[in-house]
Amino acid sequence: MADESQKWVLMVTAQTPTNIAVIKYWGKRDENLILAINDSISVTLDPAHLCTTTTVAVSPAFNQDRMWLLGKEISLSGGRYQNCLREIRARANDVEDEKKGIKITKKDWENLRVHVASYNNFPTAAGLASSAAGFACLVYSLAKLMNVQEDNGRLSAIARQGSGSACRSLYGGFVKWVMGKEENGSDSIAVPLVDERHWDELVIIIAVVCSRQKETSSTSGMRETVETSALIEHRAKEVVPKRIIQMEEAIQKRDFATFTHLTCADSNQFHAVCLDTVNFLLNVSQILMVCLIFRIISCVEKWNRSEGTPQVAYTFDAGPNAVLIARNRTSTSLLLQRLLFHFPPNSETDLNSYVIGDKSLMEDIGIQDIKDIEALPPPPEIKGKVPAQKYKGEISYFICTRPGRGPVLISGDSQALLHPDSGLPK
Ligand SMILES: Nc1ncnc2c1ncn2[C@@H]1O[C@H](COP(=O)(O)OP(=O)(O)OP(=O)(O)O)[C@@H](O)[C@H]1O
Ligand SMILES: C[C@@](O)(CCOP(=O)(O)OP(=O)(O)O)CC(=O)O
Repeated sequence: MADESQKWVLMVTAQTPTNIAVIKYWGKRDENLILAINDSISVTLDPAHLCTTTTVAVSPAFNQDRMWLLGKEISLSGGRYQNCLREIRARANDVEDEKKGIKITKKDWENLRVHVASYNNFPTAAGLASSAAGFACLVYSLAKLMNVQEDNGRLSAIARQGSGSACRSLYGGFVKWVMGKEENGSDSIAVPLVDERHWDELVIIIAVVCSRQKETSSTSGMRETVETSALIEHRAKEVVPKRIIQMEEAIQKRDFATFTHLTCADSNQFHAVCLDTVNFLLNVSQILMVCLIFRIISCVEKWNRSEGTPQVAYTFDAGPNAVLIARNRTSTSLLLQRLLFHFPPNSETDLNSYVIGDKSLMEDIGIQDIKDIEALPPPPEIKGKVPAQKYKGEISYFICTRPGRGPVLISGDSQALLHPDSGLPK
């Protein structure tokens, strides 16, 4: 290793997307290794709109592993962080940076400590899979820093030990998490199905209902489901295996009707097993959220039915945020008009922050200010049954996005979150 008195800092920055499951993971067969009771399939979201950026640094000057999340120091002592750090360190290799005169041998890594800084460009712990992008980015960036020579599939098995859904964020496009059979989890990995260019007509709109932190974590929610629900076994053993085969075929063939049917059915069944969970008590604010979920579902289902062929699929995770996947740009325009008609912003809301992400969709429908939203006609499928009341201000904002690519390295130090001289947050 280079002379410790030099106090050099070596850094890597990476960006990793989040993902949303269309066939859900819900339930573990091993809590520590994070092994699922069924396979799952997700779509990776465009990191331009939802991603984690993580910088990892190593220096002989660091005396402990430290991490800052969104600028605030957090503890790395939790089992999930420790498992990821241990597994990556065990695979570290020699690293040489000739320009900086740094040479780290495989053995040195045992004694070197790391600093980690991470930032999510979307709300954390609010049901938008921050743990997925976060742990995938942690593992990916550490693997690059430590010159780990394993492919993303092997890295996914490490990210999985941080958060199950994180393993699917190691690839772009549509991704399957194979639950695996081995007790040590070695075959429980993510497998890319198709990349993000395969079905590039799809457009995704996320209705963010509440960006506050959730009340029940997915981790404890699914534990209670496995312990108390009689339905979950039927779902994992009978329903999901068939759906996985059908979903893979629908994705390969870009068969939107089958894709929609499976995605909506699986989201609904996920809600059904939650309702079948003892202790799944709803407080008043959660009941209001459930009502909102049903309003969104009803708006989508009425439209799909009136068109004869599905135009949009819906899916929800462990919170009220709706993820709506539209078949193409034309149906996205029609969807956005419907969403804005039913869920207009409060009059004081700035339209620029009400629809974020790919704003060109707003240009497509000619909406420039709130008056244009107020002037939207009722969608034809509700003619004669126009609701007396619109749900003004019930959605915080919409994110317009699309299927996206997997993790990437960011070159240069300008986007790094740690200072190149001190290795402390910028
Ligand atoms: N950028 C990040 N780097 C490392 N860990 C992160 C990062 N962002 C979030 N996490 C971890 O994930 C936890 C949040 O996970 P949680 O499952 O509660 O929420 P979520 O992933 O946003 O929602 P859901 O899983 O329901 O979609 C945080 O408390 C933190 O431990
Ligand atoms: C509903 C889900 O989003 C559940 C995600 O659960 P997590 O991956 O957050 O849970 P842990 O493995 O305990 O960290 C469905 C899914 O993403 O497949």
